Amino acid sequence: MQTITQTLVKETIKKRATQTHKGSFGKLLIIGGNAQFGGAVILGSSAAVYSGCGLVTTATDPHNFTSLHARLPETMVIDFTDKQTIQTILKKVDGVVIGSGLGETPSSLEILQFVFQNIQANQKLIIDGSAIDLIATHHLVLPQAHIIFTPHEMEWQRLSGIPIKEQSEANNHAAQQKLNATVILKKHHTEVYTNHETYQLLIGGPEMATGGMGDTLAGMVGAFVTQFSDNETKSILSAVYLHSFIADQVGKTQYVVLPHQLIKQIPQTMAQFSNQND
Ligand SMILES: NC(=O)C1=CN([C@@H]2O[C@H](COP(=O)(O)OP(=O)(O)OC[C@H]3O[C@@H](n4cnc5c(N)ncnc54)[C@H](O)[C@@H]3O)[C@@H](O)[C@H]2O)[C@@H](O)CC1
Ligand SMILES: Nc1ncnc2c1ncn2[C@@H]1O[C@H](COP(=O)(O)OP(=O)(O)O)[C@@H](O)[C@H]1O
Ligand SMILES: [Mg+2]
Repeated sequence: MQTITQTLVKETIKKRATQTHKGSFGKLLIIGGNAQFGGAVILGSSAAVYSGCGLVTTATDPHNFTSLHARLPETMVIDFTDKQTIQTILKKVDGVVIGSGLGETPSSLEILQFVFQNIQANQKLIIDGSAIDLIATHHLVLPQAHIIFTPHEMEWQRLSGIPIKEQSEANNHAAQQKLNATVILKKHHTEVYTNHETYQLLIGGPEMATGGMGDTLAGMVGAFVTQFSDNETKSILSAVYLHSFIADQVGKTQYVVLPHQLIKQIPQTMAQFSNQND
């Protein structure tokens, strides 16, 4: 198992070229947040915007429109049951994050299946939270796309069938191969399984054990793979590292790190890493 290092992050977060515009830094559609879990999609969308994604559209339950816009005017917002608009936006984006706070109702399932039917093979698809459970429960067939799963250990148990106690590197690797997707297995010392290699994160700690921390990571991963699209694995590993790196920094003086506090630190921490390239 390889360790995820700071060097990877420095290599990924390059100085921005001057002759660029918002279209140069990735377009992302984030789908999630039912009436109960609006916070999840607010955090994921905020994390994506603060990670530098050029254009973020959020598809969510209309209950969340006002709170989302009040906290994050930078995102565009649509009703997650509006299939026609989702289809139009799907044609324009580089990637989709689906599942954070999506819920597991028949309507949630319909949205997920609609995205599976319309996603294109060259697009990134980050599958988090409820979407992972929906796939496990309904035995959904995965579409052709660059798929990245972000399960915690319980979600991985449901998706892979491997009980938490038996989630060894060999067992996880075999399940990842079957899925033919990247798997970010979230836990203390998160592991990342790609088609070629397994990586382990050695930073991060229990100051991160609070609701919304994984929703935040999903948004960061979405922003990184669409913005730094030349090396997908490095982008994924860098987002995973940065997330816990910031938590550890903030956690030096705080007992618990709130996801929205972590998100606020993303732009300046990214600048620190990109300046180290000089
Ligand atoms: N503010 C919000 O709107 C929030 C919405 N959330 C959404 O709520 C939905 C359900 O997700 P949950 O994860 O809460 O529910 P789950 O039922 O999938 O999993 C949570 C339970 O799994 C167990 N578990 C075992 N190992 C674990 C590990 N390594 N990490 C985390 N849990 C582990 C714990 O007992 C934990 O209570 C998702 O769609 C999620 O995105 C959550 O992210 C919480 C915050
Ligand atoms: N004790 C811990 N040590 C290190 N990282 C942790 C710890 N507890 C939680 N985390 C991290 O916090 C995030 C939690 O994700 P998740 O359980 O999906 O949260 P949520 O769904 O509530 O947003 C993961 O990135 C996980 O690795
Ligand atoms: Mg989660």
